[in-house]
Amino acid sequence: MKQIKTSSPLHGEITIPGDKSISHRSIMFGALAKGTTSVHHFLNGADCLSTIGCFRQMGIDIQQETDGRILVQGKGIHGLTAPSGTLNVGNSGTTTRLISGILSAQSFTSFLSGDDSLNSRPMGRIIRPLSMMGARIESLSGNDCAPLMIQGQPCLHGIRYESPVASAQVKSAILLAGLYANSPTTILEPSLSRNHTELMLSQFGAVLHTTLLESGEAESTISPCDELYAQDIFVPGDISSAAYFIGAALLVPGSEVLIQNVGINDTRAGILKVCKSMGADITYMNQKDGAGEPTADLLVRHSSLTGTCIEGSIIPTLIDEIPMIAVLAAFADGTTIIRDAAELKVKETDRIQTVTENLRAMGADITPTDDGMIIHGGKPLAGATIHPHMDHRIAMAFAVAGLAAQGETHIQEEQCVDVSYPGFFEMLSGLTR
Ligand SMILES: O=C(O)C1=C[C@@H](OP(=O)(O)O)[C@@H](O)[C@H](O)C1
Ligand SMILES: C=C(OP(=O)(O)O)C(=O)O
Repeated sequence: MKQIKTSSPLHGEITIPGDKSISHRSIMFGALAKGTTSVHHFLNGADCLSTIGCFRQMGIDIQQETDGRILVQGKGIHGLTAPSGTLNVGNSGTTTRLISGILSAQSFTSFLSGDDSLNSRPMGRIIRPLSMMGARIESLSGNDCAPLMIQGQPCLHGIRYESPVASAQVKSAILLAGLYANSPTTILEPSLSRNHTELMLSQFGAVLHTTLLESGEAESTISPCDELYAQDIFVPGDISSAAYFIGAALLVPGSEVLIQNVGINDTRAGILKVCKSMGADITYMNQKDGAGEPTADLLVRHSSLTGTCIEGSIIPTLIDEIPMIAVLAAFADGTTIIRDAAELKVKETDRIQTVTENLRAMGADITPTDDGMIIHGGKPLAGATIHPHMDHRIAMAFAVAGLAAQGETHIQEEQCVDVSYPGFFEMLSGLTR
């Protein structure tokens, strides 16, 4: 159990660990490329280590250098070998869904399974489109969840798929299977989800096009591919992890924190727009454009916040930050309404429920809805015992709430932060010394 007390002002400069989504993809695409891919600022979180473990089990040599870089000895798009046992995807939805696209086209059968949370998340969303491409995937539990058995098929065919959800994991699974298809593959999503796969696969040599339609939908097409080529990948700081430090600096009076080298890709940076609309004082400095993944240093100062409305196409660009945004909303003056975010129900926990349960424990006025929540902010919050239900984002968001609440907060199962942010509590306490 982690004890959090009302905080003195936070001051200092920090560098956030590497982006989780980009780290996963650097290992996967590196494994499928010819040659040695070098990954700088890789996230050594449990989820990304699951991805490394899976590719090692399929014969890929992946080593960490003394300078922290990860070297992936890629064997080409047909170079994976049959794993000797079940692939362990741990707690990681990204690993599961993206790797399924790749495994659908291999010359071997594979089995994959994760922890209890992972094995209860919906996989029908990838099983359906991948099966349309000719893949053979079976949910061994019979309920469209993992464990999965994937019987690789030598020849997949291209499809045009209209996804009911804006999900980068669904999109990426289809695009990765599309590398191996005999004709182009197109996915249409209701609005643009994070586009790291499109940017990085293009860098590795794949031919991909994305069009934003007038309707607000996004259409991505990949051409079949013979070869990918090893790259040097510079992983920016993860904006989803930076979110907790942005939140802490905004909420604790007198704070001023500089967060260096944060990825601010438009398809991920919704939280910055929302904070601005709530009255946050955040200055962008030192903006750079690294291979399509822009970064900036963010100077964040304590601010008085007001409620806002968050809905529509911005939702996929901040989906993982909603627990932190809900905490900000509870401290803000006025009402915050979050809509169109039913995807929260199928993350590591049902985050509508876990946010509601824990904000209520602290005394906040929150009403859960079918696709979001309504928060009447501005009531003083009191420290409480927080139950993250092993969800890293809940543990971190409520650690920040504890800094701004009166009295002590106790975060149970605090080790779950290692999924995306080993060292989180040490970095947080370092800013109040
Ligand atoms: O593609 C990715 O790296 C991710 C996509 C998102 O999930 P969905 O695609 O299911 O929305 C996000 O919640 C997850 O943390 C990482
Ligand atoms: C939902 C998340 O990750 P994943 O889907 O990869 O488990 C997350 O990190 O908040």
